[in-house]
Amino acid sequence: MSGNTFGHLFRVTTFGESHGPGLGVIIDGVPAGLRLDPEQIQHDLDRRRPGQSKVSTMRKEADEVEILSGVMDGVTTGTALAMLIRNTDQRSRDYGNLATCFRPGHADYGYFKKYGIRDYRGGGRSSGRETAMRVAAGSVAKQLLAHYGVTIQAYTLRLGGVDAAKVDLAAVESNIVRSADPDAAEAMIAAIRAAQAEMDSVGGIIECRADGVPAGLGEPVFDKLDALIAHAVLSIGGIKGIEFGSGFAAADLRGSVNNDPITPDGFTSNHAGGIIGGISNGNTILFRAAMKPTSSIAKEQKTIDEAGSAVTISVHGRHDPCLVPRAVPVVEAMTALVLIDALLQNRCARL
Ligand SMILES: Cc1cc2nc3c(=O)[nH]c(=O)nc-3n(C[C@H](O)[C@H](O)[C@H](O)COP(=O)(O)O)c2cc1C
Ligand SMILES: C=C(O[C@@H]1CC(C(=O)O)=C[C@@H](OP(=O)(O)O)[C@H]1O)C(=O)O
Repeated sequence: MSGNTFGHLFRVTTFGESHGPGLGVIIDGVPAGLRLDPEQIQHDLDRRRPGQSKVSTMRKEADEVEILSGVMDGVTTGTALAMLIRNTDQRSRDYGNLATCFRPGHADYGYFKKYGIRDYRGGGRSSGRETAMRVAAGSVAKQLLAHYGVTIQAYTLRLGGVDAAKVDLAAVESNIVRSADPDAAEAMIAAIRAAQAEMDSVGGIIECRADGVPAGLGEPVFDKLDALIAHAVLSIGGIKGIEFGSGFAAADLRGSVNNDPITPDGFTSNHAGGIIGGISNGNTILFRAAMKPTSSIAKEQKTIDEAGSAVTISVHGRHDPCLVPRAVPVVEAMTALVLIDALLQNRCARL
């Protein structure tokens, strides 16, 4: 299997399966001299970990991070930074009835066709658990970005058909669905409960903003900044779409409306979402990502087994009835990985 590495100068390689002994990450390219706060890494992992609320999977993992290398006396040394989390609450018996048939909507069928073998216990590497080490690496990236004045925050904009009517950044972490609008949180939770009662699941939309990003990040041809963010965010299991600034709505706007006027005091609007021509323009980078409803549902579904025979399955076990709240820190992490890589690359863009 290839594709376990992401980034160029800030290069992240992850490994590990959901029901194996643990998960790890090695980051190449962390500049020496950063005072790294391990509590910040743990805080981000806690925001993503399973079992964190009454609307998340009931699997209980502490996701305690061990930093194995790359740090001395709390400061990065410039050597490979390695981190590890051990799995403690695998329950592989949940997957006994799925060993030879494919869960609709999950990665089983594609894995089997590609490799001829698959880790049916929790989906192995296709599990959402794989995203834990992205968050650990993203947290290191965020600490570096803070050094350059860049901050990133994601939040739930829509869940189960319920919209956040406002964006209150300070309130996001105070409600369990990470709604940008705390007043909409109860209706979102009710939408999750209603789907669960019917052995079903719901999806939603995550919005992410990066503030303080200097103008000039991103390469103008294949490595456009928006293309790299799209790559990063679409690589998160369950994310199905992404749009920047006015996004798909731009298709119905006139140029005179969609263009962001430039004045001596800066841009007067942000339809571009902070990126034009693949290069950041100094405006807030703003994008939205669509998350599908969780594929693992107890409702009966039609599928086939490895021999090709028709089977009806019901997926039991401990699943998130909605992936959105726990994916919020993952979206932040993937955005941080792209921005720090672009920022480091930009330091050699001209004399
Ligand atoms: C944080 C997180 C948790 C997830 N938890 C589950 C889960 O409990 N059950 C499930 O079926 N999929 C879960 N997923 C989604 C699967 O990883 C994803 O559906 C699978 O890879 C196939 O979807 P894809 O085609 O979008 O990659 C989770 C994803 C994330 C990011
Ligand atoms: C464990 C995590 O999420 C898991 C993602 C997942 C899936 O099918 O993607 C299935 C469930 O795990 P399992 O059934 O293997 O116990 C989730 O709990 C995690 O995010 O840390």
